[in-house]
Amino acid sequence: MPQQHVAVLGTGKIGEALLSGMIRAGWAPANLLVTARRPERAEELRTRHGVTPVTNAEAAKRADTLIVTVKPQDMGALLTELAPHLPADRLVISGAAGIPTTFLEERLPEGTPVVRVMTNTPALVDEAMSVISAGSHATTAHLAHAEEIFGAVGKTLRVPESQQDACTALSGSGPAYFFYLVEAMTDAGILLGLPRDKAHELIVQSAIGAATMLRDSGEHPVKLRENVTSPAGTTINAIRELEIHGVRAALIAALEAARDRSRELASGNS
Ligand SMILES: NC(=O)C1=CN([C@@H]2O[C@H](COP(=O)(O)OP(=O)(O)OC[C@H]3O[C@@H](n4cnc5c(N)ncnc54)[C@H](OP(=O)(O)O)[C@@H]3O)[C@@H](O)[C@H]2O)C=CC1
Ligand SMILES: O=C(O)[C@@H]1CCC=N1
Repeated sequence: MPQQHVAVLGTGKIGEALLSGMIRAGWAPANLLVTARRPERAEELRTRHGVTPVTNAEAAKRADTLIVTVKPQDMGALLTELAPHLPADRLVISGAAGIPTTFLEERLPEGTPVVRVMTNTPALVDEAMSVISAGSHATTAHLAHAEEIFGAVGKTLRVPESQQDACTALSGSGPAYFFYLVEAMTDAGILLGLPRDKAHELIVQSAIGAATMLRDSGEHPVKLRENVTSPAGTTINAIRELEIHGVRAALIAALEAARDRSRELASGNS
């Protein structure tokens, strides 16, 4: 296991999910630095994970790799704070939605290698989907290092940076759509007279079963759905309602809106 110093800057939900996954995967907490805006948050991270809280400037000086997980709107201010302290050979990985690698490259020392990653919250259970793109000074070795880090919390995929906003809409935000669906289907269970806890259990196990089949069966989703849909049966009645209510079109429009918002974040719109 590499024993380089890695710093997570702006350790909130995603930063902590990544940090905890790296520790589960064998990274020594002694080699992990974190930064937080609030001192009580920094102490919480030290107590919970045994990592070392430092200032952003210290992280820039001490870490070989810096992973920046602040909100897109906080990125500019953080980079301004980092830049005077950062040696140009340090790898900077951005986990922020919408922010292009050029945004970081323009604000960091000339030649700084930057990698952009869009992960998702299933990092908490080592089932993340992280998509990875190189900035103009990042080499394949830098990409491989980012894959090693994010591989600790799930699957990784290299994509051209031009696809990052679309990936953010699909997998970055993706878990939220499934949670929303489960919430709505549980409400349907209530309408049909089931207790909430039973409805929840039925839907969650069905989701796990369906997700496992999608991943492991090698079958196309259409075939899997057809196998559930008996002639003159129950499922086709539900599918007809989904089509009447435009659920497919709603999903396409929803993901397009998420992609557009990711693009807007690049221009600093709050
Ligand atoms: N949540 C998600 O599902 C996903 C989020 N992302 C991306 O990850 C990033 C973080 O999101 P998320 O974890 O949800 O957000 P959080 O708000 O939970 O985490 C961001 C953290 O950064 C801290 N922070 C802000 N500015 C500074 C600074 N200058 N120095 C040190 N710490 C700072 C914030 O402090 P404070 O607590 O004081 O505000 C906060 O704790 C975003 O860019 C988002 O686009 C990517 C994929 C999925
Ligand atoms: O909603 C957001 O902006 C972040 C990025 C992807 C998931 N959550």
